[in-house]
Amino acid sequence: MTKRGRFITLEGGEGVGKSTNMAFVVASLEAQGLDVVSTREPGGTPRAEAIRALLLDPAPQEPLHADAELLLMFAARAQHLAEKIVPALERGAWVVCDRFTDATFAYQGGGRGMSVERIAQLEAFVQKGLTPDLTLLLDMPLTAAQSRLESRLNSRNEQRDRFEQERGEFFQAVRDAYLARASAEPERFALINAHQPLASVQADILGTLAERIALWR
Ligand SMILES: Nc1ncnc2c1ncn2[C@@H]1O[C@H](COP(=O)(O)OP(=O)(O)O)[C@@H](O)[C@H]1O
Ligand SMILES: Cc1cn([C@H]2C[C@H](O)[C@@H](COP(=O)(O)OP(=O)(O)O)O2)c(=O)[nH]c1=O
Repeated sequence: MTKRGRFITLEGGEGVGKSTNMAFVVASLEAQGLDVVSTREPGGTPRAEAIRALLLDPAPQEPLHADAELLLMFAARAQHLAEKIVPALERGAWVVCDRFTDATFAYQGGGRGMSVERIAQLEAFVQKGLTPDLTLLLDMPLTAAQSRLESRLNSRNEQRDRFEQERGEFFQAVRDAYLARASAEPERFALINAHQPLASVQADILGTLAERIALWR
């Protein structure tokens, strides 16, 4: 592929403010006159969203095998890349994606304890070298993020999905895996302290975007 646009991902555990800040990142790039495609994983196209529904459904009558979970994440990603992300980047659009493969390393690798080598093999097979240009990792302590998540679930009267039903140790492992990836790849990741008032989080995000985009010019 000839990649002409830029690929930005947002990552972080549950309740850190990813959805809130996705909208902010998209709006700030659009305000600079850029053609922006906003999307999410798992999902982003009709077929990939159908796979998302399978992944998030708590369906207690049949557990989802960890291998099936991992393969479904990459199946959704293959579809999303082929139908949406790659065409957008080729046309010169900027793609902003709510979660991508770092989430697989964090949740399936860290949370579920699956082999990181196996995940890396699938990453190479599905992505063929395509990786984000910038990953904003929203990070905050677990207890504070959990209470944000609870207030969101209560205010919208939502049920917990299959991942949101996991225990504290799972989310601690997810957070640790994200932080380890961020320190291993500081040139791609920007670590954002999400445990601040929203205006401060967004000021940090704006500063990071300005800094990184200047390096790409
Ligand atoms: N910096 C912040 N300070 C306080 N509350 C926040 C902040 N960012 C987001 N929230 C609130 O926390 C809840 C979870 O945020 P959300 O963006 O839905 O998180 P996520 O998508 O990461 O689960 C929402 O009710 C949101 O309004
Ligand atoms: C992309 C991706 C998401 N997930 C999980 C994380 C989330 O719990 C869930 C759905 O993502 P998302 O809708 O971003 O969750 P939330 O907004 O509630 O934080 O899928 C993985 O386990 N692996 C992956 O590769």
